[in-house]
Amino acid sequence: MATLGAVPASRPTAKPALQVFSSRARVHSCSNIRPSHVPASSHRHHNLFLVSSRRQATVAAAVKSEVDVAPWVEEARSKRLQQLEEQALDALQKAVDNFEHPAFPCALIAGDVVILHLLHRLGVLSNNKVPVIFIDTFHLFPETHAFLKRLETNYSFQAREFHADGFANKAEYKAKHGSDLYITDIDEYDRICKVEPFNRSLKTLDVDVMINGRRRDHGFERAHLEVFEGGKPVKCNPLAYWEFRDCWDYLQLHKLEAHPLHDEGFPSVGDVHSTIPVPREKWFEYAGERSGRFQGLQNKDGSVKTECGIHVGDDPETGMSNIRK
Ligand SMILES: Nc1ncnc2c1ncn2[C@@H]1O[C@H](COP(=O)(O)OS(=O)(=O)O)[C@@H](OP(=O)(O)O)[C@H]1O
Repeated sequence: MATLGAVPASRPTAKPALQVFSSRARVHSCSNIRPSHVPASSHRHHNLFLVSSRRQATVAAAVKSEVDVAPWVEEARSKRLQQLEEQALDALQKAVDNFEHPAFPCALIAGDVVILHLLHRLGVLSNNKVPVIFIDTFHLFPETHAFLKRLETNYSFQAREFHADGFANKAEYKAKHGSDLYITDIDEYDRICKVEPFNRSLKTLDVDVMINGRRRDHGFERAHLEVFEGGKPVKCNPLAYWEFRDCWDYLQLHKLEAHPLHDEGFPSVGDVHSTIPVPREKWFEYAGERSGRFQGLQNKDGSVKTECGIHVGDDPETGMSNIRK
C-alpha cells in the first residue's frame, strides 16, 4: 500500500518549543511602528520613540530567534486542508444536484483517490449517481487494474470500463496493431486506445458534467483553473485550488490507500510506455506531478508530447469539448 510515509515531508517537523515568547515580546516586536497618536513633527515624542523602539527592536530580535513557528505552520496547513475539503465537497455536491448525468473519468492517481473518497462521503458512488469511467488503454500497469478492483470493493461501486472499439480484449488488439503502435504512430495509438473510448464513454453515459482532478499546480496551462468551467459537458474541477502536497496530506489524514506505484517512485501513473519515476524531491515542485509522463515521446510534428489527447480538442462525433484546453 502506498503510504505518505514514503513521500518526503516538505515542512519542518514540529520541535518541542522553547517558548520564551510572551505577549510583552509581541508588543515590542511591533513597537518600531510610530503610534498613530504621535505626530511626526513632535521632536520630543519622536526621539523618545526612536530610542525606545531601537532597544525594543533588539529585544524583539532576540526573542524572535527563539520562537518556534512550526506549530503555527501545522495549524495553518490543517485549516487550509479543511477549507479545501469543504470547497471540494461543495463543488461536487453542486455537480450532483444540478446535473442529470455527472460522471468521473478516473485514472486512479493521488488526486483521483481524493475525489473518489469525497464522492463516497457524499454517498453518490454506491448508488451510481456518479459513475466512475475507467479507460482500459490495454497498456496500463497491472497494478492499476488491481488497484481499481480494491477501490471498487472498498467504495462499493463498479467502474464503467471502456476500451478500443472492435476488440474484445488486449490479445485481439495486439493481433491487429502489434505492441508498438505508440512508437510507430502515436497519434493513431492515442486515437484508438484513449480518445475514441473516452469520447464514447461520455456519449454513452450522456455526461453533462465531467468531474476531474485537474489542478492549478499541474502547470502554467492550468494556472488559472476554476472549480467549474462551462461547456459541453461542464467541467467540475473540485481540486482546482489544491496542490499535490494537499492531496497527499489528505490521503494521509484519512489513511487512504494510494496507487501502489507511487511507492515505486511514480508521482503520476498512466500507460507503461508514458510513465517514468521521478526523484521524490521533484514531486512537489510546480508541475512536478506530471514531470514523469510522456518523457522521450514526441508528437508527429516533432514537438514534445505532454498530453495523451484524451482531453484535447473537440470531438466531432459527440460535439463535446475537452477539459484540457
Ligand atoms: N485510464 C483512464 N480512465 C479514465 N480516465 C482517464 C484515464 N487516464 C486518464 N484519464 C483522464 O484523463 C485525465 C488526464 O490524465 P492523463 O493525461 O494522465 O491521461 S493519460 O494517461 O495520458 O491518458 C485524467 O485526469 P485526472 O482526473 O487528473 O486523473 C482523467 O480525467
